[in-house]
Amino acid sequence: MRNLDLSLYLVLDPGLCATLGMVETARAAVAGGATVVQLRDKHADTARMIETGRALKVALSGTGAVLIVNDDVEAAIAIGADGLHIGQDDIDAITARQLIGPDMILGLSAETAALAAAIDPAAVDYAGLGPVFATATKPDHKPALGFEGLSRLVKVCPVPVVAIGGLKSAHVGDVLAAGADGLAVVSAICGTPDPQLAAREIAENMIKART
Ligand SMILES: Cc1ncc(COP(=O)(O)OP(=O)(O)O)c(N)n1
Ligand SMILES: Cc1nc(C(=O)O)sc1CCOP(=O)(O)O
Ligand SMILES: [Mg+2]
Repeated sequence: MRNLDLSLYLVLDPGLCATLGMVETARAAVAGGATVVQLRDKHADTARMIETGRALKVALSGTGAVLIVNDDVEAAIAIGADGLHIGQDDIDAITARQLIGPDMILGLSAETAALAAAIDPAAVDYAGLGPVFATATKPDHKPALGFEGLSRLVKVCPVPVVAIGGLKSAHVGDVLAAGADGLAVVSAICGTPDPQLAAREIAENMIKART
């Protein structure tokens, strides 16, 4: 697996990206400093995921940003995406790893310390831990962890971590202080009039917080 920079992980949402569209939103966010882009469209079938994913792959080509596909293994493989993200209610991590092969990135969500500790680093490359805060973007989210809860999960998690759920630019310092490697956001970028500017503000806060 290539070096994975989880610093600023954009999760796309077709509704929140309606003005620019997912591809242009991703392009702008990467220009502003997003290091990972996840295609997440909970209502798309595999054919639509593949169509959007292929357009995203072209848009991100040469930028250094990594393309991850949420949930849909078949689409991730057909797109030739860099990786797949699954949750606890999706296909299990060992089966996912067998299907995607050794080279694709595999991310797994965990919402409790027990689930974070149980992650198998032989199959999984990074964890999405959350939600840090309640969020309207994922109405079926689990109870919010807060930064203390996030820190507890990070401590037992055997793989690099991206924190998710209700995170904004102002939270970068707290996310890093909790031990996460980066933050994943939807509405903090997709739901703004200028995704490039929104991404740049988060990326600059990340640089400041690390120095
Ligand atoms: C980076 C990241 N972390 C967590 C999730 C949530 O995955 P999951 O629990 O499978 O929920 P859905 O996103 O599929 O609704 C994620 N997508 N990305
Ligand atoms: C996709 C997703 N997964 C979550 C989890 O807790 O696993 S929270 C979430 C949505 C995050 O959206 P926003 O940045 O707009 O709050
Ligand atoms: Mg899922």
